[in-house]
Amino acid sequence: MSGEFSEFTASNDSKRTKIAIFGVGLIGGSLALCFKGKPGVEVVGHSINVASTEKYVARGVVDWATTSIEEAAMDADFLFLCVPVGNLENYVEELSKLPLKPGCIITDVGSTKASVVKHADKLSLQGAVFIGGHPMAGSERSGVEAASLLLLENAFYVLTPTENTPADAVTKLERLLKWTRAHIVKTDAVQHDDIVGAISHLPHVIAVALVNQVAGYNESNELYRRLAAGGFRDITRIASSDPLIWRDILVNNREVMLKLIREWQGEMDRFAELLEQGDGEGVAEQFRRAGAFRSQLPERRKGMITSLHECYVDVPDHPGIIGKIATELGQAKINLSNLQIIESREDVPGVMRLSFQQSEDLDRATELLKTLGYDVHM
Ligand SMILES: NC(=O)C1=CN([C@@H]2O[C@H](COP(=O)(O)OP(=O)(O)OC[C@H]3O[C@@H](n4cnc5c(N)ncnc54)[C@H](O)[C@@H]3O)[C@@H](O)[C@H]2O)C=CC1
Ligand SMILES: O=C(O)C(=O)Cc1ccc(O)cc1
Repeated sequence: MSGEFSEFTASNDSKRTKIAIFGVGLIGGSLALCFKGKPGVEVVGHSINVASTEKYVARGVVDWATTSIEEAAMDADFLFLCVPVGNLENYVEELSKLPLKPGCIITDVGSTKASVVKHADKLSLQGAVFIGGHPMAGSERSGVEAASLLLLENAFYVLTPTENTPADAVTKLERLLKWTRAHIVKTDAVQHDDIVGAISHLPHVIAVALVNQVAGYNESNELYRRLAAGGFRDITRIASSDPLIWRDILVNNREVMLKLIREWQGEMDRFAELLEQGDGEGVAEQFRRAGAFRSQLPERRKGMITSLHECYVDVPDHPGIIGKIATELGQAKINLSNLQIIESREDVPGVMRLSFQQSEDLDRATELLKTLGYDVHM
């Protein structure tokens, strides 16, 4: 990691910074990887399940792990709640009953913000400060196995402090989050849920409904599934997201979602009307409007609903590895569009980023490299 963050210490009175991660899955594990091994930092994982705590340590994602919420929380400077949205309020409540380190920061990574922020605001946190958070990057995968050091790099990371949140606590959290290399954006929790409902939650609902619609047709004709490659596969990737994570997100954001789904139905009705009237020009106009807005979107960056075809490979830090991997892919006729070593230090394995134009190439490369014994992650 470059020297720009090396001055970081969370508190002035102690060089040790304890970070507790509750729920070391895709997001919790990715955060843990960003913090682990940084100067003076100790990363502790918490799970309700002993086997999971053993797995976190065995995979090297945390320094140590425990099933005791008290042990994880004790003396922690930062407490990250990385469990499903439906469990967040319970966790804040449990923590509020513990003797936490004065001035510590409790934050979460939930995909919805209004309810947890409101709940935390009502509790007496005994000197701790709650700041809502949402790293706006992820994938359809879940579990610590899918965690990656680079998941949040260049993504937006939303924080939702309220008027009661001490400014120095926000600054402290922002400084810690620099290790993620994400871009911090601050907004109000209710506004967050409206926006993220439209740009992330609604697309997930649409993807699932579309796949289920086609799955229905496929019951009488297998050709639907066989021909559904390319675009269909790309735009419905997020339909493979974790059912329980998404149950919680959608139920939690239900009022926003109901409004958005009704408005979506209106959009569909408009299309149906145009087709009923044989109004080809009206249809073309819909595409023109959509194209004009889409062309104004910010440049493609890692983030929500990303469709970059990239994977990351842990590679031992020795010369020749780039050539070796490029040759393996070339021999298998897999078209690689870019290859980059992200981080390479003597004491950590390097991480290589491989980019592909086609998702099929990414799938084949992932399979090949795994067969060859490489640790590949997305
Ligand atoms: N999946 C994604 O792409 C993103 C998810 N989020 C949010 O991050 C949070 C975690 O999601 P992921 O990391 O994707 O899920 P995950 O399934 O990979 O990890 C969830 C973790 O919580 C633990 N957990 C599950 N149920 C629990 C319970 N009842 N009590 C205690 N621990 C429990 C699991 O063992 C696991 O360690 C969610 O609130 C989600 O909304 C935020 C950004 C992106
Ligand atoms: O996989 C994708 O493209 C996503 O959109 C992942 C995602 C899921 C949930 C979030 O709250 C944020 C990002």
